[in-house]
Amino acid sequence: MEPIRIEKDATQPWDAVVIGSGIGGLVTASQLAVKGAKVLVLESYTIPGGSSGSFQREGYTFDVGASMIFGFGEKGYTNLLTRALADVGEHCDTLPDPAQLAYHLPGGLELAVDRKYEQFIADLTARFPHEAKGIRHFYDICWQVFNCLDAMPLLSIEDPTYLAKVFFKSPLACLGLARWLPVNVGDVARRHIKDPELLRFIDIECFCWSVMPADLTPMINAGMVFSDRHAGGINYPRGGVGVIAQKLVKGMQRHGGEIRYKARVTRVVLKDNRAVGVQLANGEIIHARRVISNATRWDTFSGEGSKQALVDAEHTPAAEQTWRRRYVPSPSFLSLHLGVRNEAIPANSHCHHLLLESWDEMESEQGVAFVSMPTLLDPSLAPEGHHIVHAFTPSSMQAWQDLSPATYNSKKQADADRLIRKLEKILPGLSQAIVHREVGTPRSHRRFLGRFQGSYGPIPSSRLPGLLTMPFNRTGLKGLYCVGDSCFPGQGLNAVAFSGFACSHLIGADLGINPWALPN
Ligand SMILES: NC(=O)c1ccc[n+]([C@@H]2O[C@H](COP(=O)([O-])OP(=O)(O)OC[C@H]3O[C@@H](n4cnc5c(N)ncnc54)[C@H](O)[C@@H]3O)[C@@H](O)[C@H]2O)c1
Ligand SMILES: CC(C)=CCC/C(C)=C/C=C/C(C)=C/C=C/C(C)=C/C=C/C=C(C)/C=C/C=C(C)/C=C/C=C(\C)CCC=C(C)C
Repeated sequence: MEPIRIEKDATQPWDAVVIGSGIGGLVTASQLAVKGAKVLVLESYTIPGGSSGSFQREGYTFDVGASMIFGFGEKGYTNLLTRALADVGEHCDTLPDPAQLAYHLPGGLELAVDRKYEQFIADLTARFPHEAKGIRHFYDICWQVFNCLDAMPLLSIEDPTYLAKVFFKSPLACLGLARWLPVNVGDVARRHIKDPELLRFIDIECFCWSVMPADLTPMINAGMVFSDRHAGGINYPRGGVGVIAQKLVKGMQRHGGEIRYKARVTRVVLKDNRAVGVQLANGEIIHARRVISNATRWDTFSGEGSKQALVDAEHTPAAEQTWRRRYVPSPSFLSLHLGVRNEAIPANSHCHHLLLESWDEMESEQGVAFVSMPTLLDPSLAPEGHHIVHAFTPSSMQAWQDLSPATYNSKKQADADRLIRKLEKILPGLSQAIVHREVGTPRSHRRFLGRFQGSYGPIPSSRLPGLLTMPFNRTGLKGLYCVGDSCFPGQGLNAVAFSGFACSHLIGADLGINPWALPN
């Protein structure tokens, strides 16, 4: 894409300032830079990527959070990470994961989701032969949704010009998506599947990425996840997940964009009810024509529980209170970053595992345990003879608040020990093989990621119509946009990458710098 240069106003040197360098913020910034906008990213931490960053310790490269990566395919339009990198002249070398995830579920339900769709269907059908038709119907419907998404350039559906063009280009795909927008997975699953255990399996299939059961999980997102794992597949970036953010930063800088670390924004500067810049913790004021917040909506706007929001209560749009009634923060995580001797990892292990001991514990505090061992794909992430075990389990801020330092520390170690004992079900001898151990709590996630209550992301407070009520990027304040997982379509790297494409397209339309033609 040829950059289109915009005229600069000397009093407003930046066309856009982006608060936060999560994948949502970086995709917005890099896409705007490619369009020719002068962009500045302000990141409060010392590295880019937010929950998709990586950090180094004693020869290990640990992923902060994200570990199972969608959107790295080579074909179609849903490979948004591949596309975001390519647009700024970058590429991530990726390692294909032969299975998305190995489930270890109650009642001896053991299943690894094979990269090959037909193999996955055969494996699930072998366990539930009486549901052969239902299984096929349900997952085939997910493909229909995915095929609609994959058939058209994914940009901002807030821009009527884009909607008209994309409808003209792919009318059936648009109508297909419009049909699935208000639908949740549970309704579709129950239409085709009757076996209660299989319906619980569909619940955990949703929970492992949406942290919600099927009834509360939007069908569009399920179409994306349940099909992309077989279409583009799950692919791990060589060198760690943080490489994605590092390369987006590099590509953005090559297109004239800039990033500043240790630059915490404390306030969006307003003039006549319009965002005109930001103020940093050191008091510095930076002016920009457009301000984009990659902080969560709870951290961006004032409301109950938001102590230091970027926009004060007086200027917070009423729509944000409606959003807070509809969506609540999901729990945060207790996370373990372990360096272990090789002998603890059985030969031919899968990279990602999920353990659940009782169905009743699916939504409980520290109920589901997730494990990721990226050194099985990329051994260079650990010293020779060692592996990484990155484990996490949902845990809410309430369980960690108001504790004395001593109680907090002993709870942290006791809960970590309990999680390690749970993992020994699939990794016997794990506790004896640990040589490096770091424990993160919801308080650590709040502190290092700047996320409200350390939350993984927003979840519906009640049953909502699919994605219909999820806000887009424009906010009720002129000049201020949101991007990231508290925007349509929600959590997930590929989802926040979409949010970044949409946000940069919308701002591009507002600034008049978008190319006329849709991308190929
Ligand atoms: N695939 C996986 O395994 C997995 C696991 C965990 C998280 N994730 C995904 O990662 C996604 C999060 O992406 P995101 O784009 O929403 O952002 P993010 O929360 O990852 O990053 C936001 C960034 O903004 C910075 N920030 C916040 N407030 C700031 C301020 N006031 N001033 C300066 N900087 C500030 C933070 O330091 C952080 O770097 C989630 O959707 C989640 O699903 C995926
Ligand atoms: C015109 C007319 C008529 C109409 C219109 C309509 C339309 C056009 C519409 C549109 C729509 C759209 C575009 C949409 C989009 C969507 C999307 C992109 C989506 C996406 C999604 C994604 C996702 C959800 C993802 C996710 C993921 C995740 C979250 C992951 C996670 C994971 C984890 C946590 C891991 C764990 C585990 C272990 C380790 C084991």
